[in-house]
Amino acid sequence: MIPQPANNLYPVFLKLDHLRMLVVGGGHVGEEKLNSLLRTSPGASITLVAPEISEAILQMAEKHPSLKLVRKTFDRSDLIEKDLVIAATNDKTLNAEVKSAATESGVLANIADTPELCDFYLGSIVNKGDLKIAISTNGKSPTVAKRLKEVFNDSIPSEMDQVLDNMKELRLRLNGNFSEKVKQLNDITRVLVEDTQPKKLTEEKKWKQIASRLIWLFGAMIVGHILLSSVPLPPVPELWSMTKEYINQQFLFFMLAGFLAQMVDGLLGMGYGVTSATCLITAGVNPVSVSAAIHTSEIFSAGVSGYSHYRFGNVNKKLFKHLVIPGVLGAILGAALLVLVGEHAGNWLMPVIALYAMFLGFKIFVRAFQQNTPNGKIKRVGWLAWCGGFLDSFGGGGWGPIVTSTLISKGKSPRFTIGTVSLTEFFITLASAATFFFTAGIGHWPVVVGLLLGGSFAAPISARLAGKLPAKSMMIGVGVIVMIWSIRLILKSIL
Ligand SMILES: C[C@@]1(CC(=O)O)c2cc3[nH]c(cc4nc(cc5[nH]c(cc(n2)[C@H]1CCC(=O)O)[C@@](C)(CC(=O)O)[C@@H]5CCC(=O)O)C(CC(=O)O)=C4CCC(=O)O)c(CCC(=O)O)c3CC(=O)O
Ligand SMILES: NC(=O)C1=CN([C@@H]2O[C@H](COP(=O)(O)OP(=O)(O)OC[C@H]3O[C@@H](n4cnc5c(N)ncnc54)[C@H](O)[C@@H]3O)[C@@H](O)[C@H]2O)C=CC1
Repeated sequence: MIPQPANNLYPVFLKLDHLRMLVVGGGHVGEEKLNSLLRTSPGASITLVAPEISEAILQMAEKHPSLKLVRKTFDRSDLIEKDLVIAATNDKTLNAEVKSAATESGVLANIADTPELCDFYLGSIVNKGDLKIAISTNGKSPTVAKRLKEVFNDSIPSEMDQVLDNMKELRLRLNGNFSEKVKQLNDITRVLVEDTQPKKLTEEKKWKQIASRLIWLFGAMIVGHILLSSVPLPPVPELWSMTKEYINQQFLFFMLAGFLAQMVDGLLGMGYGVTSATCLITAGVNPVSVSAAIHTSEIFSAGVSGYSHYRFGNVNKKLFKHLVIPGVLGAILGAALLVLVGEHAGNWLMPVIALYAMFLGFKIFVRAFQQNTPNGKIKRVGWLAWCGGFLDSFGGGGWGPIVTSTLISKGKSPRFTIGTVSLTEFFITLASAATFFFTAGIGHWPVVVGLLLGGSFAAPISARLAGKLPAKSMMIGVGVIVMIWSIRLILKSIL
């Protein structure tokens, strides 16, 4: 014996504009069914017969020319040239007659008051762009079907439509035979079904490892550049004494700053800039070098993390386009202004930057308690990106705490927001570093090397610890420390 499933209904998706439909009964239920049909398939060709037709249905017919209303009682001839019928009258016997007439004419029937007589049920419909999900409870509780629809509507991100568009493009572009295509499509979409937390961590670990290797490589490149640019090569002992000059207490402090910043960023997903900026300013580095060094040292890690988010489909292209141009413009302007102001630096620049660091510390602190309140669209994303980019360049950090936090707190899906903001951060960092390079040169290279070295020691450690420490208490801790530290800096520089 073949075991019977609890629910043996078989769902299909009908193209109603290819079919001819009859609705018998023009009261409340007739109206509900018409509503569902026409909302989903506005062009469906439907004939309704009933002696009394409600006002709402009359209005519907004005908007939908494909809906034909006939004021009369039902008879069998109404089924001629029909494919589907819904009986929704308040007369149970008549509804049963509609069913037997339909069966004789080979027309599929839905009898609203008698589920046992139905050839098909209508379902509750979830719709996000091209995505459609139909829900049935096997007739047990249409109300639960309706509630589940609301749950799905809330939990499916609106970016899903973008994902479908991207997949359609990709599907058309893939080469190879059918099974190869299927394999590639399955690989690309694996991220949608993966139990995100644990697997993402291992992926992240892998990318952190690559990131730290690239950071080493970049450090080596800078050292190489400095060595080569002092051609003819100085003899080795001289070179050593020159290098030794830099490996002093201050250099060790730069490394410590890089180490701490990378630990914070690896564990919280933000805060590299503000942590290293606070440390470096404490060490007496001037604000221009602080921001220039932070952005130069960040290029590679930002690139790797942005690319990995892109690869895993965490990027919302539309949001990316809205963020990147204003963000880059803001970053260039912020960097240029800092260099300009820095040259004529009054003593006031330091407390201003420290005040800004305090604000960022506060943002991280608040983030620990923030509930995400989904409230739909966010306007002025461009301005947010511009301010984020500007402040990030001017103050040494803040893109993550400002842009990611704002978008997520306004109810954007965390996965797509973090992915998209990460990818944009690479372009912001690059724009900022390039502006510093062309305006202020690379006099700050010892700071860059220190940060990179310190950061590369921290990267594997923070990757191992990520997810194991309580994120909330860490955000509170980092926020409070940054705030106390900045207040100390402000007091020190004005007293
Ligand atoms: C078998 C089925 C046949 C069919 O109609 O296709 C059927 C049958 C019956 N419905 C009844 C009552 C209600 N139906 C709704 C709502 C919906 N009913 C829908 C489908 C179905 N209803 C099919 C099974 C679907 C499944 O498998 O789950 C939905 C999903 C689709 C749609 O109709 O478009 C739509 C939700 C759309 C949405 O909003 O998403 C509400 C709630 C409300 O309106 O808020 C109530 C009142 C509360 C309650 O009773 O639960 C009664 C009792 C009448 C009486 O007591 O007199 C019967 C007859 C019986 O069960 O005997
Ligand atoms: N499946 C579902 O989702 C639901 C089904 N129901 C069932 O649906 C039935 C109808 O309920 P309502 O629409 O609220 O009733 P209603 O009284 O609002 O409307 C009845 C309609 O049937 C028409 N009618 C009566 N005799 C007719 C005939 N011989 N030929 C053509 N049309 C005729 C009337 O003119 C009227 O337009 C109820 O019996 C109820 O049990 C109720 C709620 C939900």
